[in-house]
Amino acid sequence: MTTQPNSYDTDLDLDDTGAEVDVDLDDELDEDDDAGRIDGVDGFGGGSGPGRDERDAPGIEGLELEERQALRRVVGMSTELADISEVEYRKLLLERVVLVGVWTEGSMEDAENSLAELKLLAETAGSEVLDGVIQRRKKPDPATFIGSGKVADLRNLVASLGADTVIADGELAPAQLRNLEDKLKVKVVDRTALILDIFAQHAKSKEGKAQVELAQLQYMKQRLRGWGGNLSRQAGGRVGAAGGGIGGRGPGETKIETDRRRINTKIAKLRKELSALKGTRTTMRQERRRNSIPSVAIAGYTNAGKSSLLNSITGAGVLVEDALFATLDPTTRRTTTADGRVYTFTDTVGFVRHLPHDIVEAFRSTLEEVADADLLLHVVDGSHPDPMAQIAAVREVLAEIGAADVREIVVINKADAADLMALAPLQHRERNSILVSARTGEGIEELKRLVEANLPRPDVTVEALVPYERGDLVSRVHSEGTVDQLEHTGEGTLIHARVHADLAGELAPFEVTATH
Ligand SMILES: Nc1nc2c(ncn2[C@@H]2O[C@H](COP(=O)(O)OP(=O)(O)OP(=O)(O)O)[C@@H](O)[C@H]2O)c(=O)[nH]1
Repeated sequence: MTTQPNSYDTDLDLDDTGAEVDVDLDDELDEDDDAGRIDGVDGFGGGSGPGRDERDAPGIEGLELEERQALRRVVGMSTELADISEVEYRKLLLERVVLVGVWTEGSMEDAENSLAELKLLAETAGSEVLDGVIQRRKKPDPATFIGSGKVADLRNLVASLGADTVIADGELAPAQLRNLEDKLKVKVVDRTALILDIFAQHAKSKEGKAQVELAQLQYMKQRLRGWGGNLSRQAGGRVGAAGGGIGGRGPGETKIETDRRRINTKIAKLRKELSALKGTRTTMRQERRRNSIPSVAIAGYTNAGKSSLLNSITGAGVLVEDALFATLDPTTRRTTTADGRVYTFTDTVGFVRHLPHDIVEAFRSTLEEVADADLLLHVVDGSHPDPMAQIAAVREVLAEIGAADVREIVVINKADAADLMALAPLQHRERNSILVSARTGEGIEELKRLVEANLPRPDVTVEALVPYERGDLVSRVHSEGTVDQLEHTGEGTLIHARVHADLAGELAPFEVTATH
């Protein structure tokens, strides 16, 4: 499947009781390796990473975890000092991860898809995924996410593979994170932290960066106790135990309070910064409204092809990457309808299942572009195994940001790579949908026509005789309204058109007749 080059088919082995399930990614990963791909080294999924030969070069591969960590610290200071090659240095920076998920509901395919997506996310963040484990449970274990027996298995797996990080497919409570780290003896990261990490790598604008930082701080704040405990334990004393006993304030806790205060101050500062930036954005939107320039927002699941679609519709050079969340900062492009009316297209941040609330909150001002749009192009990857689940995930976020009522066209993209038969139910369910391929251009012209037909129409009919020195007004009628008739007379341009109310006001002095 071309749209998910990094995905794999997981074989789930049900054990005798049918209660626990392991997903062994080893075979598939070996195949991937043969293709010569180390994502995150030379571009995500571009196939441009070093091949097997380079990977097999003697060096850091054979090192024990502690040695790798020690070396990483040294190379942190200087590559020359550690006397290793550039390739090895980069490899060293790749985190070697094992994924762990809990399958509580839905079908086995859902669980597989979710872990496959986590693998893509991890690779986007620059990690090397070594293996993945899913456990079938009624609900995640409150203490350790997966059951205690599974934790022991995972510990062995992590040790045998020389992994240095475990990524959990879910949001871990601080205690779960701490307990897992204690037992697994490696860093544990949850899905939310992973997404935040990708966002941090991709944010470019001032606003994007501030939004990510805000989300990260909020995430950290909630987990301060857990991490503080960990840190103080490493420093030799358990919070509230060795320090001051029950109810006592250990040194760790004091530090937590200081950290919390610092984080709160930083959060307040970022909020202020963001609201100033939001002011600029609102002014721009108001300006657009004043000129009644219709806006189309492109939203959709990450990697669905939003940027590619923007490029193929408007011919703009927007970054297209086979990576999740390549677009974090909205890009707006102006374009014109066949009859010359100007309208804008805005590409927005990609959506993903269980998009953490902190992120939605932090990105609210960006996402409001969608809520404020006249039309929404909801892009879906038609070649994905479960496009309906992607649509549902996107709509959940749209509802949260108050964009549920925006007129929507579902754009089923990647028609060139999709199984068209499998898409029939989706097309049937989504009546206002269109099948396109941003890659081949198939359906793009039809999509443009559909967009134009769905744009708000200027609603005031005017007939005006505009003197030649007011050519600016005639140009505006062309770009903001629709011209029905135009005639050059001895006294000026006689124009019969439909325009928005503001422009009608400016044309009023020259009006011949006007009908509302
Ligand atoms: N086969 C096929 N691939 C496509 C098509 N459109 C986009 N892609 C590929 O899908 C990947 C993602 O495309 P983008 O346009 O970056 O997707 P996006 O939705 O903007 O992604 P994010 O910004 O990461 O959320 C790239 O590898 C594109 O080349 C298409 O019509 N057919």
